[in-house]
Formats: sequence, C-alpha cells, structure tokens
Amino acid sequence: MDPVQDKAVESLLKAISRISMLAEGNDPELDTTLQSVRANLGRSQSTEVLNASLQTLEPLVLKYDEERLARAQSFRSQLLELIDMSDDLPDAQMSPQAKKAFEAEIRKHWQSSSKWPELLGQAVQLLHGALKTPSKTTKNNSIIGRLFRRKNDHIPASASNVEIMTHVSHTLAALLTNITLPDIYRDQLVDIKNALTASNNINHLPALLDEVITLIMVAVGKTQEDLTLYLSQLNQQLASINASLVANYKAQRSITSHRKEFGDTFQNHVNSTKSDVHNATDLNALKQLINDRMHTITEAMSLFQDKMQEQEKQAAQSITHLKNKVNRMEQDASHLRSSMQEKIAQALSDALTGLPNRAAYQDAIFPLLTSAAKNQHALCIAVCDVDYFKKINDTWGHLAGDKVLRLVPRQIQSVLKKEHLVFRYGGEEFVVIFPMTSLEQAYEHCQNIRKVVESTPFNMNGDPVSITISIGVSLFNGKESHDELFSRADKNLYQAKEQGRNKVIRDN
Ligand SMILES: Nc1nc2c(ncn2[C@@H]2O[C@H](COP(=O)(O)OP(=O)(O)OP(=O)(O)O)[C@@H](O)[C@H]2O)c(=O)[nH]1
Repeated sequence: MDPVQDKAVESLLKAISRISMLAEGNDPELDTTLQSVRANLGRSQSTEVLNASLQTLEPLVLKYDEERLARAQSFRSQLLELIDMSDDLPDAQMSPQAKKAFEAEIRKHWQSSSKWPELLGQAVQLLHGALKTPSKTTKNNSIIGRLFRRKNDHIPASASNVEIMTHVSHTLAALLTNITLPDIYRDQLVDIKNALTASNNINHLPALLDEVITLIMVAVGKTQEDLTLYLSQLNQQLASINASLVANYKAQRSITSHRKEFGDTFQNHVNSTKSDVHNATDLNALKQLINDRMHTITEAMSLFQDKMQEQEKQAAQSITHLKNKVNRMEQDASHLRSSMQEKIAQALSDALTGLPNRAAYQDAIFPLLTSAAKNQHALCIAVCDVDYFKKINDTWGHLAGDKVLRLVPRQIQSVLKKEHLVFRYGGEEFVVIFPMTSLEQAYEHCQNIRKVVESTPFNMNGDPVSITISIGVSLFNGKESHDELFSRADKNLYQAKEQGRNKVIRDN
C-alpha cells in the first residue's frame, strides 16, 4: 500500500471510530458490525477522493460529539440538582439508599441520551416518593396528606417555599426540554412546562410531578420504540457499507495481483532477451529478435495499463459510492427520528375524530395503572357509547353519522379537565381515563358528559336532533388486571343501555 492510501485508510478509520463512539453501547449488534467495518478498513486501500470526503466528515462528527457531551453534562448536573432539592422541600424525605442508587444510575447512563427520559422519570418518581414520606419531625403534616386527604388545608406560601418551588419547577422544566416526544404529545409537554414555570405554589408540586411522570412514561415507551427501529436501519446501512468495503478490498487485491503478474512477465522477457543476446551470432537475427521482444513488452504494458485504468475507475466508483453511503447515513440519522415519530403519531391517532385511538389507549393505560397501583392513587375509566347510533346512520346517512362522531368527543372534552384522557376506542365508543380521580368525581364528570351531549342540538340536514350517550364507569382497585377493570366498566355500560340509555352507571 502506498503512503497516500495509508493516510486515507487512517482517516477513514478515525471517522468510523468517531461514529462508533456516537453509537457505542446502544446495541450489541451495532457494535459488532462497527468492529467488522473497522477490521475491513484496516485491510483496504483508498484514494484522495475518500480522504477529501472524510476530512469534511470528521470535524462535523467531532463537533456533534462535543455538543452532545456538553448537553449530557448539563442534563446530568440538572438531574443531580433536582434530586438534591428534596433536602429543601418541607415535609419531604428521600431515602438515602434510593438516592445513592439513583446517583449510580446517573453515573452509568448520563451520556446515553436514549436513557434520559428514563432517568428523568426515575428522578421525578423519587421526588414524588419523597414528598409522600413525611419527615420525622412533622409526621402528621405531610404535603400529600394536606393536599389529598384534607383538601382545604395548605402549606403557607412562605418566601422560602416560593423560592424552593420556583427552583424545583424551573429545573424540571429545563430537564423536560431534553425529552423528545411524538408530535401528538407536544402540546401536553408545552402545557406541563408552562404550568411548571408559572407555578410558585409548593402545594401544586405533587400534582405537577404526577403529570410529568405520566408524560415521561409515554416518552420512555416511545423513545425505546424509536431507538429499536433506528438501530435496525442503522445496522442495515452499516452492513451495506461493510459489503462495499469488502468489494473494494477485493478490487485492490486484484490490482496488486495484476501488478505482480505484469512484473513477472516483464522479468521473464528481460531474462530470455539476456540469454538470446548472450547466445547471438548473427547481428540481423539479433535485431529482429530485439524488435519482437520490444513489441511483446509494449503489448503487455499497454494491456496492463488498460487493466489498471479499468480497475482504478472501479475502485474510485466504489469509494464514491461508499462516501455517499456514509453521508446518507449521517442524514438519515437526523431525518429518521422525526419521520418515525410522525409515523408513530399517525398510528396512534384516529383519522375521523383526531383523537388518540385504541392503540394509544393501550399505550397510556398500562403505565397509568402501574403508577396508580404503586402510588396508591385512585384511577377510573369510563366507557361511553352513543345511543341508537345505527339509527342515526340509517336515518340521516353515514356522513351524518361521521359528523356526530366528530362532534361528540368535542362535547365530551368541553366538560373535562386537561388531565382527563379521551380515546376513540372503536365505532361509536369512546373511553375516558380519569387519573387521580375518585369514583364519585369520575361519576360527576360522566354525568356532565351525558348532559352536555343530550343538550347539544346536532344539526341533521337543517333539523336540530338530540343525541344521547350511555356511560359505564369503574374504579381501579389497585390489584386487578386491566381486563377486569375494563369489563366492569363495560358491564356498567350494558346496564345503562338496559335501563333505557342516556344514563351513567358506576361500580356499586
Ligand atoms: N357513520 C359511521 N358509523 C359507524 C362508524 N363505526 C361504526 N359505525 C356504526 O355504528 C353502528 C353501531 O351500532 P350498534 O352497535 O348496533 O349500536 P346502536 O345502534 O347505537 O345501539 P345501542 O347499543 O343501543 O347504542 C353500526 O351501524 C356501525 O356501522 C363510523 O366510523 N362512522
């Protein structure tokens, strides 16, 4: 290999090792592929084209790496700061073991941005848990106790409490800017960030922490999906780069073997010419012989040059191809994420109503049930079904039916709070999740849904028509499976239909 090629290979190795640094530790398969790419690069030869493209690539990769590191460092220090704030919170106590274990987690994962939502989720849960653990001196006076058991009592808004709350909420809001969510959750993220920065009342902290936990659970689920998809595509691209490198290596090896072949042929001609000259007796015959030899050597040289030109052309093409693939891989890494998020958002929303669909419901309900069970929060679900919907379709047509299906959820949402989650479960059926809501409160909300739907005049070909809705509500008992909870709500709905419709039936 000549020194120019040596340099090119060295540059490529460097660049690939930078890329491997970015991808390091995310996926074992990816690591193996990168190792194999590196191994092949080590054997390959290269040209100036490759070197030039790598010189452009390298500072970009280095810059990205530096920025990534700076972001990670800031994320780590904010996270640690958030945890330390539990010491300042009134009536809160964080277990030192839990804190230590979490700090170890931070040390382990702070550089891997795919782990950030999970780390933030853990931090917020720890903080939330600390708020629920009264400090020894004020055992019967915890925030949670006052907030949730005796609703009208509040911690006095002293200057230091306002200061602490401002510090906690601003740090949390800053940490949340590091979390990437699918588009459908963007508004929710902005709402939470606004609510955090707008609040200086420490009594709001537990409820805000709960909202952050719920949102992050969604983020953790989604980023893992994104990452898996991204890594599998990245692996494919790396495998294809690897194939190009192998082909390039073979081409270079073939050039080397042609060079050797030509050298051998040339040497043979020189040797036989030497011996012919040595044995020559007739000058004319010798002249003829030398002419013939020169002719053969010229032909062999021209053949060799043709072969070399063709192979160098192929090698240059293969290197350009390789360079394009590396560039495409860079671009893909940035575009892939947003397009995947778009797809996830589409897959989770219902085209007719724009509401999150049944798949989104499945995504949301399981982490919420886990959190409700763990934190002993009340959680209710309501199954709402438009009455005699078939008749609406039959009388005014399917398009009118569609219009009703678009309007009903708007009416439902008009009487609910933003933390209540509405899904189109299928057909004319909607499901509402009421996190941190007692059965009594959920029942009241459902009565409001029923009333608002009943009193809305739906316009059918110019005529106002009254439409009603039946609802079954059930309260999660903290131990049962989702199916048990759902089937109880469904049975309640069935009873509402049985009892004449336009009714809300709750658990006994
Ligand atoms: N227009 C329209 N109709 C739908 C859609 N999805 C389901 N449906 C119709 O909704 C109707 C539901 O009918 P049923 O399950 O019998 O319920 P119902 O007639 O409302 O009777 P009740 O149980 O008393 O409320 C069916 O006729 C479906 O074709 C949709 O997206 N658009």
